[in-house]
Amino acid sequence: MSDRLFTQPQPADRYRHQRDPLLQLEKINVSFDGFQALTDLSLTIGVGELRCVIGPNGAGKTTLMDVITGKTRPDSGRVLYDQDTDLNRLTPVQIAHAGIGRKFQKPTVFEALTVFDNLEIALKNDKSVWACLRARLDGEQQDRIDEVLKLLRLGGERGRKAGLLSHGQKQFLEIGMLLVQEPHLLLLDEPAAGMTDAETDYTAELFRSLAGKHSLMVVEHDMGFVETIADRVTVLHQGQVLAEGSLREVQADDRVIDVYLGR
Ligand SMILES: Nc1ncnc2c1ncn2[C@@H]1O[C@H](COP(=O)(O)OP(=O)(O)OP(=O)(O)O)[C@@H](O)[C@H]1O
Repeated sequence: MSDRLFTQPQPADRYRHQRDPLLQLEKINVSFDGFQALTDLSLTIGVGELRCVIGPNGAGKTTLMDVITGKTRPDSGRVLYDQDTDLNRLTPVQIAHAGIGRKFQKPTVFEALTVFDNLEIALKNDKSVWACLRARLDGEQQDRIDEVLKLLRLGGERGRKAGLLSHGQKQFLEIGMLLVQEPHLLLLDEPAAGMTDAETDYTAELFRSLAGKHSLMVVEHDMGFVETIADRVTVLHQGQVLAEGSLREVQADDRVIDVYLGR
């Protein structure tokens, strides 16, 4: 196993198996006023892996992301990042600075600012909005924003107010706001929700190209989308891992069929 994984991103390989872990959740328990939302949940995401997490409503998918980002503290269990960083000891801001970026289902961009300004603020995320806009970008930062604009097909929209973008373009912009920060792990909650078919196809292509360079955890209900992107799928049910494997494997699992068909 390598010492520090971040210096050794693995090449994209659609059929790779999980190798070195980037994120390890060990026996996580979370309860809300006596209601057990996660129970002994263990999950490992490998470096460069693209993992999809599926499960019926209330299965614990959002709570899982909340635990990883420090929004919710588990009652017990460990969350290890890059093998030796205990995320339970870090604040949400420290976790973000450690390279974990999260995109919520609903796009949250600064609507009154331009696409470029949104990316600029995200890139200098440790200052206030106005301090960010006053501080000058260096050449490297400028290049990074240009690269992300191109990748997300927003080059023609750079000077446009973000509020005037389509829903799908806002989703892309928010993904861009994560990418300019060069995260190691991206947590994406239903990224294709509300997108057109063409935008969904491009999102799938984009995620495939990001895997390998970044690790991705994608929570998604759209099975067609999951089928296009996933290496491995984790099925959550009632706060526990019900099954894990390729989409084909988990779809053939009787326990998964029971949960989805409500038998
Ligand atoms: N702050 C909270 N207080 C009380 N119960 C909560 C809280 N957050 C989540 N829960 C409960 O924990 C369970 C898991 O919720 P969670 O939102 O993680 O599920 P989910 O898989 O993301 O569902 P969905 O697909 O509907 O978004 C649900 O039964 C939910 O009602």
